[in-house]
Amino acid sequence: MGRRKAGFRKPRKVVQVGERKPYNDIVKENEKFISYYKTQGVCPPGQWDEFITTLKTDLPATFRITGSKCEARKMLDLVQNMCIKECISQSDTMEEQQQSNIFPLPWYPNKLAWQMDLTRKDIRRNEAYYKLHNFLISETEHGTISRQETVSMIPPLVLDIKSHHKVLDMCAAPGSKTAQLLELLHADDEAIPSGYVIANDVDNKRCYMLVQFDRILCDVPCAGDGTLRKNPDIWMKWTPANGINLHGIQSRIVRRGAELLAVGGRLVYSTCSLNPVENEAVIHRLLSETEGALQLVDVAHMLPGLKYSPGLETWQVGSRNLEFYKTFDEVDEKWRTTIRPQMFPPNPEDKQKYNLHKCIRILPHQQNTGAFFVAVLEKLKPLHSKEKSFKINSESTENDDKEENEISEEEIGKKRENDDSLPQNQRKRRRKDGYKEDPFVFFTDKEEIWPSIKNFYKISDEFDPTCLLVRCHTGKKKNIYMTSSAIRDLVVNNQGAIKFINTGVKTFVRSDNRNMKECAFRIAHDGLESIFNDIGSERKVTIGRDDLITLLMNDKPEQSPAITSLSQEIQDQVNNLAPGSCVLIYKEDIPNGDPFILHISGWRGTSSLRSYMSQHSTVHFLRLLGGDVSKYDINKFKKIEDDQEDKDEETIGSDSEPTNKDEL
Ligand SMILES: C[S@@+](CC[C@H](N)C(=O)[O-])C[C@H]1O[C@@H](n2cnc3c(N)ncnc32)[C@H](O)[C@@H]1O
Repeated sequence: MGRRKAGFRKPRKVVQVGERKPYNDIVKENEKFISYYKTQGVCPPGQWDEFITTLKTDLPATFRITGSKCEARKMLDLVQNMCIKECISQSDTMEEQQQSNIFPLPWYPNKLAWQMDLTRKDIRRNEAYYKLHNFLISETEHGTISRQETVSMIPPLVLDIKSHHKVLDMCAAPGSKTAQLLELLHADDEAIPSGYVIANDVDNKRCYMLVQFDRILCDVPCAGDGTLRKNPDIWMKWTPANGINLHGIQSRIVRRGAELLAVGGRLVYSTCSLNPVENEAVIHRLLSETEGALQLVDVAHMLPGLKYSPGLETWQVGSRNLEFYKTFDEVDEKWRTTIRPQMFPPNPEDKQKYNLHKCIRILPHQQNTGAFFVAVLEKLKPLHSKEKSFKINSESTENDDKEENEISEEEIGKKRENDDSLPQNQRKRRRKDGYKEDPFVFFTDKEEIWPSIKNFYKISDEFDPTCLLVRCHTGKKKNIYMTSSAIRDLVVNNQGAIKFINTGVKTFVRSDNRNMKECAFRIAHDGLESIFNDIGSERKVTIGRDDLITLLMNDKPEQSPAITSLSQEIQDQVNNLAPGSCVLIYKEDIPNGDPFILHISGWRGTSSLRSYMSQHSTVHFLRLLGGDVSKYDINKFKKIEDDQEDKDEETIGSDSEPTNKDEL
């Protein structure tokens, strides 16, 4: 529910050991990388030069239009008209014009994903594209576009999500795919879907689940050499040991996912790594250890026009010194704690059993993207006969009702110590307690502030206030969030055992305005869509295009247009409306299509009317309505020049003595 915020804290800062080189100084060479991947045959020999040349170039900019509702369709028109024009017409030379192409990705439904033949740096640093840059920034802030990388859009798409699915994102932070999963769950235009997305990450340890998920995404931690175009410093750090060190954790995460998956459910495993040890080897190990409970699925029909290579069916495992082994028996004794038997490919006679060619390998030169690996699996039967309920990261609090397959953290620790698939140095427990989160306090039937809200907004009797929550037990309630009843039950029943960080969409915000005497809460724009149908017509105002543009152009409280300056139609509706928070409804008929409808949070003052949103949202709606956004379209290059001129004038015009600072 809601936009953009997938509910994560900022990832913890990674402490860099040693100095980070400026990107321009990075030498994009690594002999081990070249030798390793030539040996693995990840790219047909005839395409090798193109593959390496592409890897050394910067990644093109891409974005996805979020959602699928009428607003997304209108955004699409805007992208087609505005971005294409800005990209192409701002380029002076024919050569630039040819370069600055922008096109929808053929395999993404409804033209909602776009790629440009411009890098982010081109857009950021080139004055010709300042409008495009402003557009991308403000629409990202509003949440109508997500600047997600092309290949990263694939895993959520091939999960084939329906609105009733219970979806688990196992390695979710920072959350770009989680946001996409949420959108796919909302794709059916239902205000509140019956399914949900749980976004888990290593920092949310202690997850104890009593549900089996219909869809699971395992976008696991990986060596990330598929992101070389975005992270060129990997050129200097890459070694074959990275993949070997990650195989164990990747296998355990996907295995856990497979256990948590309902029979008939779908799991997608993905990495941004080229290494078969992190990719096909993990899938091969999972398939062989689960003995026919899972199978790889061919999803080519879901990705029409996507160019990719089939999964590898044979590979070698390379030591950190680049000694290559075809089977574990050949492995030198000194590597046997790091190179494990499970990392090797199937025997030639077993190839057909695993169908590893159904995995998807995307190479950078195939369509000018990053490299990526995706495997789609379906669960045919329980992994073992006792499969009932599982913990995501396995910690038991109640020993008494322990299932046989539920193991305590202590046992997990022991298991890790004895897990011979793990290198010796990884066979120990990890503990991350993380942050203390505010509680999730759901309203009860007797919530004291609810009657005033219900009465002010004439909320329907059908609405269940126990789906509303605040994040404190005592003190002034500030923000009220809303969840679906399924999420409420999940949180209430598991709060002692799972560490929840965020849930729900902000729907009401305290507003101690003197005009809000009857009710101390205004509607938050974020949650408006979720509660819209339950708000009574008394607090809704239908508004035409000209009036709405006037409101959006004058959205600061001190500029709020007088009600008398608006159309008679608005005056007739607003004259009888008590001051305070309200909903503005805009409707535009579209020939041969569904009408374009906007719901906007508004405020009726004593004698004025205004829209009540962030500036980015205001600019977004102005753009959608074809209003004038020039006052927001700041040319930062021009601004720097103007600022400099102002400074120069000040210096020239100043007859004062130079300060110490000037002298310095
Ligand atoms: C490739 S990133 C995920 C990117 C994310 N899916 C997205 O699209 O924004 C891998 C994530 O795995 C997390 N991780 C590492 N070990 C984990 C574990 N044992 N369980 C869950 N998550 C883990 C890391 O914290 C990291 O956020």
